[in-house]
Amino acid sequence: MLDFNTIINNIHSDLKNEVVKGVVASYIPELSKQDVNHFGIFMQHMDGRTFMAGDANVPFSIQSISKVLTLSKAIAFEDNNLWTRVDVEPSGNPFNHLSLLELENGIPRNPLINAGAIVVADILCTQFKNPKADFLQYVRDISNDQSINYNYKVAASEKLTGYNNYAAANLLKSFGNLHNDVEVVLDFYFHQCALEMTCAQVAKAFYVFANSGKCVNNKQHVTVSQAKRINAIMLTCGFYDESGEFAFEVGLPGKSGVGGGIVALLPNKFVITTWSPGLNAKGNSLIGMQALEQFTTQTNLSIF
Ligand SMILES: NC(=O)CC[C@H](N)C(=O)O
Repeated sequence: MLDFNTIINNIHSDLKNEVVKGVVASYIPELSKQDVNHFGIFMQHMDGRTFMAGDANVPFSIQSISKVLTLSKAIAFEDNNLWTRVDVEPSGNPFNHLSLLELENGIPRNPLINAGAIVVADILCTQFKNPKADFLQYVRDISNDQSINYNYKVAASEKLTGYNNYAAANLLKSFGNLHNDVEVVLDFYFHQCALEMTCAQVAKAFYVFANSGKCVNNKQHVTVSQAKRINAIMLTCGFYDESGEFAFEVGLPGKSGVGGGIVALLPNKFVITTWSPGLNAKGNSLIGMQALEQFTTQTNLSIF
Protein backbone atom coordinates (compact mmCIF):
# COMPACT_ATOMS: atom_id res chain seq x y z
CA MET A 1 0.00 0.00 0.00
CA LEU A 2 1.29 3.46 -0.91
CA ASP A 3 2.43 5.59 2.01
CA PHE A 4 0.99 8.94 0.87
CA ASN A 5 2.05 10.70 4.05
CA THR A 6 5.73 9.92 3.52
CA ILE A 7 5.57 10.56 -0.23
CA ILE A 8 3.94 13.99 0.15
CA ASN A 9 6.20 15.06 3.01
CA ASN A 10 9.34 13.95 1.16
CA ILE A 11 8.28 15.87 -1.97
CA HIS A 12 7.58 18.91 0.19
CA SER A 13 10.91 18.84 1.99
CA ASP A 14 12.85 18.18 -1.25
CA LEU A 15 11.29 21.10 -3.10
CA LYS A 16 10.86 23.68 -0.37
CA ASN A 17 14.55 24.56 -0.46
CA GLU A 18 14.75 24.90 -4.26
CA VAL A 19 16.57 28.13 -5.06
CA VAL A 20 14.64 28.84 -8.25
CA LYS A 21 11.03 29.25 -7.20
CA GLY A 22 9.64 31.33 -10.07
CA VAL A 23 8.27 34.84 -9.88
CA VAL A 24 5.22 36.02 -7.92
CA ALA A 25 2.55 37.63 -10.19
CA SER A 26 2.83 41.41 -10.07
CA TYR A 27 0.29 42.59 -12.66
CA ILE A 28 -2.32 42.34 -9.90
CA PRO A 29 -0.58 44.57 -7.31
CA GLU A 30 -2.06 42.81 -4.24
CA LEU A 31 -0.67 39.46 -5.40
CA SER A 32 2.88 40.83 -5.56
CA LYS A 33 2.83 40.99 -1.75
CA GLN A 34 2.84 37.18 -1.48
CA ASP A 35 5.89 35.50 0.06
CA VAL A 36 7.48 33.27 -2.59
CA ASN A 37 8.52 30.79 0.13
CA HIS A 38 5.00 29.60 0.92
CA PHE A 39 4.53 25.98 -0.06
CA GLY A 40 1.66 23.68 0.80
CA ILE A 41 0.32 20.32 -0.40
CA PHE A 42 -3.01 18.74 0.51
CA MET A 43 -4.39 15.42 -0.71
CA GLN A 44 -7.99 14.35 -0.23
CA HIS A 45 -8.35 10.63 -0.89
CA MET A 46 -11.81 9.42 -1.92
CA ASP A 47 -11.69 6.83 0.87
CA GLY A 48 -11.81 9.75 3.34
CA ARG A 49 -8.13 9.92 4.28
CA THR A 50 -6.32 13.24 4.01
CA PHE A 51 -2.60 14.00 3.85
CA MET A 52 -0.85 17.34 4.04
CA ALA A 53 2.49 19.10 4.18
CA GLY A 54 3.61 22.69 4.78
CA ASP A 55 1.21 25.60 4.26
CA ALA A 56 -1.80 23.43 3.36
CA ASN A 57 -4.05 25.47 5.66
CA VAL A 58 -2.92 28.98 4.68
CA PRO A 59 -5.46 30.84 2.48
CA PHE A 60 -4.32 32.08 -0.92
CA SER A 61 -5.95 33.78 -3.91
CA ILE A 62 -7.33 30.97 -6.07
CA GLN A 63 -7.52 33.18 -9.20
CA SER A 64 -8.14 31.08 -12.32
CA ILE A 65 -8.87 27.93 -10.34
CA SER A 66 -12.26 29.61 -9.85
CA LYS A 67 -12.92 29.24 -13.58
CA VAL A 68 -13.70 25.55 -13.11
CA LEU A 69 -16.14 26.34 -10.30
CA THR A 70 -18.02 28.95 -12.35
CA LEU A 71 -17.96 26.60 -15.35
CA SER A 72 -19.56 23.83 -13.30
CA LYS A 73 -22.40 26.12 -12.25
CA ALA A 74 -22.89 27.43 -15.81
CA ILE A 75 -23.03 23.84 -17.12
CA ALA A 76 -25.57 22.96 -14.44
CA PHE A 77 -27.72 25.92 -15.59
CA GLU A 78 -27.27 25.70 -19.36
CA ASP A 79 -26.08 22.16 -20.15
CA ASN A 80 -25.20 21.91 -23.86
CA ASN A 81 -26.51 25.39 -24.73
CA LEU A 82 -23.29 26.68 -23.19
CA TRP A 83 -21.25 25.42 -26.16
CA THR A 84 -22.92 27.85 -28.56
CA ARG A 85 -21.09 30.66 -26.73
CA VAL A 86 -17.73 29.10 -25.87
CA ASP A 87 -15.70 26.33 -27.53
CA VAL A 88 -13.76 23.44 -25.97
CA GLU A 89 -10.45 23.52 -27.87
CA PRO A 90 -7.07 24.25 -26.28
CA SER A 91 -5.92 27.70 -27.35
CA GLY A 92 -2.15 27.14 -27.41
CA ASN A 93 -1.96 30.75 -26.28
CA PRO A 94 -1.51 32.63 -23.00
CA PHE A 95 -4.54 32.97 -20.72
CA ASN A 96 -5.10 36.62 -21.63
CA HIS A 97 -4.55 36.37 -25.39
CA LEU A 98 -6.98 38.43 -27.48
CA SER A 99 -6.29 38.13 -31.21
CA LEU A 100 -7.79 34.60 -31.57
CA LEU A 101 -10.96 35.96 -30.01
CA GLU A 102 -11.25 38.55 -32.73
CA LEU A 103 -10.37 36.08 -35.50
CA GLU A 104 -12.97 33.61 -34.22
CA ASN A 105 -15.80 36.15 -34.03
CA GLY A 106 -16.00 36.51 -30.27
CA ILE A 107 -16.32 32.79 -29.47
CA PRO A 108 -13.56 32.05 -26.93
CA ARG A 109 -11.54 28.88 -27.51
CA ASN A 110 -12.45 27.41 -24.13
CA PRO A 111 -13.97 28.37 -20.75
CA LEU A 112 -10.63 28.30 -18.89
CA ILE A 113 -8.91 31.19 -20.67
CA ASN A 114 -9.91 34.66 -19.50
CA ALA A 115 -12.26 35.46 -22.41
CA GLY A 116 -14.09 32.13 -21.99
CA ALA A 117 -14.38 32.61 -18.25
CA ILE A 118 -15.82 36.09 -18.83
CA VAL A 119 -18.57 34.55 -21.01
CA VAL A 120 -19.23 32.01 -18.24
CA ALA A 121 -19.35 34.90 -15.72
CA ASP A 122 -21.89 36.63 -17.97
CA ILE A 123 -24.09 33.51 -17.92
CA LEU A 124 -23.96 33.41 -14.12
CA CYS A 125 -24.78 37.14 -13.94
CA THR A 126 -27.94 36.31 -15.91
CA GLN A 127 -28.85 33.12 -14.02
CA PHE A 128 -28.10 34.09 -10.42
CA LYS A 129 -30.35 36.54 -8.57
CA ASN A 130 -27.43 37.90 -6.51
CA PRO A 131 -24.42 36.72 -8.53
CA LYS A 132 -21.57 37.33 -6.04
CA ALA A 133 -23.48 36.12 -2.98
CA ASP A 134 -25.06 33.13 -4.76
CA PHE A 135 -21.77 31.98 -6.28
CA LEU A 136 -20.01 32.26 -2.91
CA GLN A 137 -22.77 30.15 -1.36
CA TYR A 138 -22.29 27.51 -4.08
CA VAL A 139 -18.54 27.33 -3.37
CA ARG A 140 -19.21 27.10 0.39
CA ASP A 141 -21.77 24.35 -0.18
CA ILE A 142 -19.65 22.13 -2.42
CA SER A 143 -16.67 22.59 -0.07
CA ASN A 144 -18.83 22.06 3.03
CA ASP A 145 -17.16 25.12 4.53
CA GLN A 146 -19.08 28.31 5.34
CA SER A 147 -15.91 30.25 6.22
CA ILE A 148 -14.75 30.66 2.58
CA ASN A 149 -14.85 34.28 1.39
CA TYR A 150 -13.71 36.75 -1.24
CA ASN A 151 -10.65 38.92 -0.60
CA TYR A 152 -12.13 42.31 -1.48
CA LYS A 153 -8.71 44.00 -1.61
CA VAL A 154 -7.54 41.56 -4.29
CA ALA A 155 -10.73 42.09 -6.31
CA ALA A 156 -10.31 45.89 -6.15
CA SER A 157 -6.62 45.62 -7.01
CA GLU A 158 -7.33 43.55 -10.10
CA LYS A 159 -10.04 45.95 -11.21
CA LEU A 160 -7.59 48.87 -11.03
CA THR A 161 -5.16 47.19 -13.44
CA GLY A 162 -7.63 45.00 -15.35
CA TYR A 163 -7.11 46.63 -18.76
CA ASN A 164 -6.64 43.35 -20.60
CA ASN A 165 -9.83 41.86 -19.16
CA TYR A 166 -11.72 45.05 -20.02
CA ALA A 167 -10.42 44.67 -23.58
CA ALA A 168 -11.61 41.03 -23.71
CA ALA A 169 -15.04 41.92 -22.30
CA ASN A 170 -15.49 44.81 -24.73
CA LEU A 171 -14.49 42.60 -27.64
CA LEU A 172 -17.01 39.97 -26.52
CA LYS A 173 -19.65 42.67 -26.20
CA SER A 174 -18.91 43.94 -29.73
CA PHE A 175 -19.56 40.42 -31.07
CA GLY A 176 -22.81 40.12 -29.11
CA ASN A 177 -21.38 37.42 -26.83
CA LEU A 178 -21.82 39.35 -23.58
CA HIS A 179 -25.41 39.94 -22.52
CA ASN A 180 -24.90 41.96 -19.33
CA ASP A 181 -22.97 45.21 -18.87
CA VAL A 182 -19.20 44.95 -19.08
CA GLU A 183 -18.87 46.51 -15.60
CA VAL A 184 -21.33 44.07 -14.02
CA VAL A 185 -19.68 41.00 -15.54
CA LEU A 186 -16.14 42.08 -14.72
CA ASP A 187 -17.08 42.98 -11.16
CA PHE A 188 -18.31 39.40 -10.76
CA TYR A 189 -15.24 37.98 -12.58
CA PHE A 190 -12.75 39.94 -10.42
CA HIS A 191 -14.48 38.67 -7.29
CA GLN A 192 -14.56 35.02 -8.36
CA CYS A 193 -10.80 35.26 -9.04
CA ALA A 194 -10.32 36.87 -5.61
CA LEU A 195 -11.82 33.91 -3.73
CA GLU A 196 -9.44 33.02 -0.95
CA MET A 197 -9.08 29.35 -0.06
CA THR A 198 -6.55 26.97 1.46
CA CYS A 199 -5.14 23.92 -0.31
CA ALA A 200 -7.43 21.83 1.92
CA GLN A 201 -10.53 23.84 0.96
CA VAL A 202 -9.73 23.72 -2.77
CA ALA A 203 -9.28 19.94 -2.58
CA LYS A 204 -12.66 19.62 -0.83
CA ALA A 205 -14.33 21.83 -3.48
CA PHE A 206 -12.91 19.81 -6.38
CA TYR A 207 -13.98 16.52 -4.82
CA VAL A 208 -17.24 17.03 -6.75
CA PHE A 209 -15.37 16.52 -10.07
CA ALA A 210 -13.52 13.44 -8.83
CA ASN A 211 -16.76 11.99 -7.48
CA SER A 212 -18.94 12.02 -10.64
CA GLY A 213 -20.62 15.30 -9.71
CA LYS A 214 -21.39 14.56 -6.04
CA CYS A 215 -19.78 16.89 -3.48
CA VAL A 216 -18.30 15.96 -0.09
CA ASN A 217 -21.84 16.08 1.33
CA ASN A 218 -22.99 13.56 -1.28
CA LYS A 219 -25.24 16.09 -3.04
CA GLN A 220 -25.30 15.86 -6.86
CA HIS A 221 -24.30 19.28 -8.33
CA VAL A 222 -23.51 18.29 -11.94
CA THR A 223 -24.42 15.09 -13.79
CA VAL A 224 -21.93 12.26 -14.34
CA SER A 225 -21.66 13.30 -17.98
CA GLN A 226 -21.13 16.96 -17.09
CA ALA A 227 -18.39 16.01 -14.61
CA LYS A 228 -16.71 14.01 -17.39
CA ARG A 229 -16.74 17.04 -19.68
CA ILE A 230 -15.42 19.39 -16.98
CA ASN A 231 -12.51 17.01 -16.32
CA ALA A 232 -11.81 16.74 -20.08
CA ILE A 233 -11.64 20.52 -20.35
CA MET A 234 -9.28 20.70 -17.36
CA LEU A 235 -7.03 18.10 -18.99
CA THR A 236 -6.87 19.83 -22.37
CA CYS A 237 -7.10 23.52 -21.33
CA GLY A 238 -6.33 23.83 -17.60
CA PHE A 239 -2.81 25.19 -17.99
CA TYR A 240 -3.21 27.49 -21.03
CA ASP A 241 -0.29 27.03 -23.43
CA GLU A 242 1.28 24.59 -20.99
CA SER A 243 -1.64 22.15 -20.95
CA GLY A 244 0.28 19.64 -23.09
CA GLU A 245 3.26 19.88 -20.76
CA PHE A 246 1.10 19.30 -17.66
CA ALA A 247 -0.58 16.26 -19.26
CA PHE A 248 2.86 14.95 -20.25
CA GLU A 249 4.53 15.56 -16.88
CA VAL A 250 1.64 14.92 -14.49
CA GLY A 251 -1.09 13.12 -16.43
CA LEU A 252 -4.11 14.42 -14.52
CA PRO A 253 -6.93 16.87 -15.23
CA GLY A 254 -6.16 20.03 -13.28
CA LYS A 255 -6.27 23.80 -13.07
CA SER A 256 -3.78 26.48 -12.12
CA GLY A 257 -4.12 30.10 -11.03
CA VAL A 258 -1.71 33.04 -10.94
CA GLY A 259 -1.96 33.05 -7.13
CA GLY A 260 0.30 29.97 -7.39
CA GLY A 261 -2.29 27.29 -6.69
CA ILE A 262 -2.76 24.09 -8.69
CA VAL A 263 -5.46 21.49 -8.19
CA ALA A 264 -5.42 18.12 -9.96
CA LEU A 265 -7.50 14.99 -9.60
CA LEU A 266 -7.77 11.34 -10.48
CA PRO A 267 -11.48 10.48 -10.82
CA ASN A 268 -12.71 8.09 -8.11
CA LYS A 269 -9.33 8.17 -6.35
CA PHE A 270 -8.15 11.54 -5.04
CA VAL A 271 -7.84 15.32 -5.35
CA ILE A 272 -4.50 17.00 -4.70
CA THR A 273 -3.79 20.73 -4.32
CA THR A 274 -0.44 22.51 -4.23
CA TRP A 275 0.33 26.16 -3.51
CA SER A 276 3.64 27.86 -4.19
CA PRO A 277 3.25 31.48 -5.40
CA GLY A 278 6.30 31.63 -7.70
CA LEU A 279 5.22 31.25 -11.34
CA ASN A 280 7.02 30.11 -14.47
CA ALA A 281 6.92 32.09 -17.73
CA LYS A 282 3.52 30.60 -18.65
CA GLY A 283 1.90 31.77 -15.40
CA ASN A 284 1.79 28.35 -13.71
CA SER A 285 3.32 27.57 -10.31
CA LEU A 286 6.87 26.37 -10.91
CA ILE A 287 7.27 24.30 -7.74
CA GLY A 288 3.65 23.11 -7.81
CA MET A 289 4.12 21.55 -11.24
CA GLN A 290 7.32 19.84 -10.10
CA ALA A 291 5.62 18.54 -6.96
CA LEU A 292 2.75 17.03 -8.93
CA GLU A 293 5.11 15.50 -11.49
CA GLN A 294 7.00 13.83 -8.67
CA PHE A 295 3.76 12.70 -7.03
CA THR A 296 2.32 10.92 -10.07
CA THR A 297 5.71 9.52 -11.10
CA GLN A 298 6.39 8.09 -7.63
CA THR A 299 2.88 6.72 -7.09
CA ASN A 300 2.11 5.69 -10.69
CA LEU A 301 -1.31 7.26 -10.17
CA SER A 302 -2.42 9.14 -13.26
CA ILE A 303 -5.20 8.77 -15.79
CA PHE A 304 -2.76 7.04 -18.15
N1 LIG B 1 -4.32 32.79 -14.88
C1 LIG B 1 -4.98 33.43 -13.93
O1 LIG B 1 -5.06 32.99 -12.79
C2 LIG B 1 -5.52 34.76 -14.35
C3 LIG B 1 -6.60 35.25 -13.45
C4 LIG B 1 -6.57 36.74 -13.28
N2 LIG B 1 -7.60 37.12 -12.37
C5 LIG B 1 -6.75 37.45 -14.62
O2 LIG B 1 -7.86 37.61 -15.04
O3 LIG B 1 -5.80 37.83 -15.24
